[in-house]
Amino acid sequence: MSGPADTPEVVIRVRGLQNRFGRNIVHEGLDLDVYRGEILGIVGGSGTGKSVLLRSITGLQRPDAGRIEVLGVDILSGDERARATLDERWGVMFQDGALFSSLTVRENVEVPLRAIEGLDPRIRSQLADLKISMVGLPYLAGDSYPAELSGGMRKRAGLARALALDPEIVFLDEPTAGLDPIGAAAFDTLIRGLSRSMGLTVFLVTHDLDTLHAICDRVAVLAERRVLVEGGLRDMLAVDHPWVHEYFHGPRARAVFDVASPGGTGTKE
Ligand SMILES: Nc1ncnc2c1ncn2[C@@H]1O[C@H](COP(=O)(O)OP(=O)(O)OP(=O)(O)O)[C@@H](O)[C@H]1O
Repeated sequence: MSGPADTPEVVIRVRGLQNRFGRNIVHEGLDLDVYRGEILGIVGGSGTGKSVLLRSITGLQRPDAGRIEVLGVDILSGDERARATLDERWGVMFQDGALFSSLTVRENVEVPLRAIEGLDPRIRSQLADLKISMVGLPYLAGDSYPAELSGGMRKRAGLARALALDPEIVFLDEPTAGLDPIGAAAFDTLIRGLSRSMGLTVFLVTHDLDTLHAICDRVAVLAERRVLVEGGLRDMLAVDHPWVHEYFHGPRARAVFDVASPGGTGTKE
């Protein structure tokens, strides 16, 4: 349920997160809110813990301390039944698609659907085909094995699998990495279209400035072991921190955000 008008619903709430590997403290006192229906871009230098944050929220990495609530479920409470209900409410797409190489694309997309008890195998297969067409793959791609697809098609197949159960939240780890600019732009358009049409919340780890500009509603910057700053792109331009300034004002950023030109808005439309 949404809160009162103008109060966006928080679907992911992270408080006081701590993650360490031996002496390497990755997160310390990290707080983050993600709102329903938004596309949130997670950025930060290499090794700042973007993937560890994604893994912590999705239960793949047990943090050392902190509290994580997803869709109202306290995922660190130890209540496995409550946590398992989330498997149908979120989908995760890893960088390389993480598809099973011995299964066809259709069979890969069917994997999460197997959790639905009593589902007729023919319906399951049709549902998988629906997701495959939803992500813009040709119908026949369902019969292909991952190795027979291009990198961009594999990513789409990974997204189809993440969307198999009509999740409320989808986690994407660098979805456009390794794609050519045209393929990356098409993937951005796909994610934005799906988010808007399905009301999907998107948690998106990226280094891609084009993606941030084209589709993200908000950005959270990881630095100094926490979310240093979060907000719209315009807010990022005003942040006085060396990494944030370099990232959002560097030559690549200027090319994307047009901040150098007098008419530049620095924000997406
Ligand atoms: N399983 C692990 N064991 C030990 N150290 C780990 C483990 N997973 C991550 N780390 C460390 O945690 C830190 C953060 O890693 P993470 O992969 O989250 O960074 P990232 O921000 O996603 O980086 P990149 O942008 O390069 O992908 C790194 O120093 C990494 O070496």
